[in-house]
Amino acid sequence: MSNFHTLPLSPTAASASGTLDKSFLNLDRIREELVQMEDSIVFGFVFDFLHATKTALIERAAFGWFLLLFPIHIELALTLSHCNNPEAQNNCTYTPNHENFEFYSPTQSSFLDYFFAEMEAVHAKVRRYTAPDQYPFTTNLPKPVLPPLIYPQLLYPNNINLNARLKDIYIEKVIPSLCKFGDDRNYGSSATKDIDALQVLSRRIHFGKFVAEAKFQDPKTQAEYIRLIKLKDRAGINALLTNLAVEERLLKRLRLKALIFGQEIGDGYTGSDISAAMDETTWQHKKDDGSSGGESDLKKRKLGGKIDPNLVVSIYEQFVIPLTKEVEVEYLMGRLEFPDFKPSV
Ligand SMILES: C=C(O[C@@H]1C=C(C(=O)O)C=C[C@H]1O)C(=O)O
Repeated sequence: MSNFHTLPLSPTAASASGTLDKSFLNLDRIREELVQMEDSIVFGFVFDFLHATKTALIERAAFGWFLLLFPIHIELALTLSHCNNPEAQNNCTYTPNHENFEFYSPTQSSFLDYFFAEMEAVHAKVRRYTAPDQYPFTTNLPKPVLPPLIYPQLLYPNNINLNARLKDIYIEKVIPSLCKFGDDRNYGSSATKDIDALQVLSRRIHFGKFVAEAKFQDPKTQAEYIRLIKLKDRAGINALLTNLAVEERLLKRLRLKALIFGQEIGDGYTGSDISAAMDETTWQHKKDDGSSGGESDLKKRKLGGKIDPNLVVSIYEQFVIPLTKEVEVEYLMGRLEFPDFKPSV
């Protein structure tokens, strides 16, 4: 099971490691954190296709030795593999009041919601959701039993939480693109992986609040943000905060990561297999004439990749980046309700 990974925002942690200062709202610093999260997410998707059959939790635990080969933040990624059996979406776990799960209170809509409610209730008691980078999927959670940590106030007080949207997109779009229709009855395992995947994706999209505050603090653009906020011009705000160069670099990097993370590193493998088959400026497959943009059929190129890099890129392009920007826009739309707010550490 993954531990919840939060930023070193508590003063104790920060002062001990000296990591937190005003520069935390520096855009480059925040982008570094976003890159770490993309490793977790990409690696997780790849592992959806590694196992021939769904692994029970105990087998997944045995799989832990593999983590020694990867940085600790990849550990989160391993838990991202939802349906390790590509033949099994286990859709009944998302279906409200499905007959397979009559044992629990009928007030919970689906097995996944039930699992979320049970787990997030305990996490709320240990004050997980007082951290400014952690957002629950369940409402009406219990109060913490631990005394509050005094976090630095980097964001104005807000209740922006897009997890309901994220969950719907994950169920309706992401899972069908990773797993075929089917049921292998490993409901607890697949729901566990869904929850870990959704939590990492949730942290990623809600990081948009830190990005938005950092952009708002930029003296070069603050007046324009204020003008657009007063006009309630969401499209104008979205256009101003959009950085296509960053997005393009990110998507190209993701494609390369999906290529590399998905490789069978067998005997005699040479990294040059990838550069031989790929256009290194776009990481798209070379066509037979050597030009870029060939279909991403890793198997045909004998690279043995476990996932189509285009699939990973499209999940980010269609869902992760737009939801992050939506969080940024909503955060900025409420920013002038706290005109005197200044981020403090
Ligand atoms: C996160 C940022 O804001 C926007 C969203 C991005 C994303 O979700 O990856 C990347 C660039 C921007 O269009 C940023 O500027 O880094």
